[in-house]
Amino acid sequence: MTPLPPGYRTVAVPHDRKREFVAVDHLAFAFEPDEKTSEIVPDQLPWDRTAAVERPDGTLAAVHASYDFDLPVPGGEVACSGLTWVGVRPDERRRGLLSAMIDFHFARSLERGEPVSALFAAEMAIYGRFGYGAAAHDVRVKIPRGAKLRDVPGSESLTVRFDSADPDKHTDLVHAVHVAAGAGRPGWVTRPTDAMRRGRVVDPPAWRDGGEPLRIVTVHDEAGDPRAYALLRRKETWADPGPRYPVLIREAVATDAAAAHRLWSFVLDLDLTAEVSSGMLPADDPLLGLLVDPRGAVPRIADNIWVRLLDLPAALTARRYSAPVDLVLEVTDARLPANAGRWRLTTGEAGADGYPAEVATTDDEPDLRLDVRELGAAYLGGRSLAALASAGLVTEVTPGTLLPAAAAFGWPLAPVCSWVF
Ligand SMILES: CC(=O)SCCNC(=O)CCNC(=O)[C@H](O)C(C)(C)COP(=O)(O)OP(=O)(O)OC[C@H]1O[C@@H](n2cnc3c(N)ncnc32)[C@H](O)[C@@H]1OP(=O)(O)O
Repeated sequence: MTPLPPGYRTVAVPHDRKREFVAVDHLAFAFEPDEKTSEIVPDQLPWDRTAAVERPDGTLAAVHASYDFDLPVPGGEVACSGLTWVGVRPDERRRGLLSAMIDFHFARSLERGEPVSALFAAEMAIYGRFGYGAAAHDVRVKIPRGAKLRDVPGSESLTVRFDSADPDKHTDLVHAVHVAAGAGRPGWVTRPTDAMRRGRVVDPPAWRDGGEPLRIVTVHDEAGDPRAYALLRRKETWADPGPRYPVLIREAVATDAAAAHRLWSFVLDLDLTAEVSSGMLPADDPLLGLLVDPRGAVPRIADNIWVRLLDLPAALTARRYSAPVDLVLEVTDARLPANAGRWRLTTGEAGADGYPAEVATTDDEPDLRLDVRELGAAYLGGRSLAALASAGLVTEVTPGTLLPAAAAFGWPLAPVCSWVF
């Protein structure tokens, strides 16, 4: 456990200390929402899961919170503590406050029966040391207006509506399509509370950055049911050759190929625009398969959700595997020693959702040696153990065991979380 400076202590933060709590994050993240923004954006913090480090004088030096998520994993889901709002006052940095909060967060998550924690990292260098592994990538593409798409049968019969985004009207639609579109995709955390669902659709003027108010494109089938949406804004931009508006997408999802085709055909052909920025997409998003000229789309690939296994056997048995495997993993875990040691992972008979596994401690010789951070990276099936081994991050002790292990841990759908929490 990381000791706090003398006189400092970790405390739970109830709702009536909200002002103090958010003030620390305003100092840490260098922002201050105006009154109107605070009115419009719902309070999404889970006040039974907020905590802080208090100074001897009772003021707060550092804060964090966690969401209660069901994290989709290959073939199932697992209870997950979604770490968020981590902030340390600039004048309290590098004194071990985050390290102490992480110990507290791990202990509380384990007490609540959450075998896994996940987060989005503000900076790449922060969380690896605590055993989090970057478990997914997202792709953001910039696509020129008018980019052609391959045909998809049924797309033509779908209808498109274009409206100003209205939280009262669109929150439920967005949530329903989001849930349906991500079914079966590891990492696809859906927004568990009304406040979080509404928070995805709200549009305080301060967020517009010179663009229009948030709009929503929805795609409907013949019965009128929604099958896709894009939350987006255009930004009025005139140049010598004429209008060059960018289209900036907050989130675009579709439940099926025809709906994806209809959605993107519409978004890629808006008048006055020159380029569409896609927002975060999974690496295997249908858009990337639909583009006739993917070379014309400029991609940016970045780390997406990070995963930390807190209770190794519970986490590894919560997911399914793509192939049968019988494997001894030798795991190091400096922060949670209960995870360290040798674990035999043995798959059973395959079901429709993949191979289930049993995990037990063993004294047998290891096949693979790795840190819990790499196990977190491979956990959602999107980062190959073989690729991690090629970078020297996983060691194959028993020759011939790496590729079967990598095949078993891999998953056909690329993991991603479509929003930052
Ligand atoms: C899930 C989320 O909420 S992500 C948001 C994280 N928050 C932010 O980025 C806001 C701005 N930054 C901060 O509030 C703080 O600087 C934090 C939270 C990043 C770090 O808090 P600190 O209390 O300074 O961390 P702490 O002192 O425990 O540092 C532990 C180790 O991590 C290292 N470290 C901490 N932050 C960083 C960083 N941003 N980059 C590189 N190394 C870092 C420290 O140097 C230290 O290393 P050492 O053990 O080798 O000495």
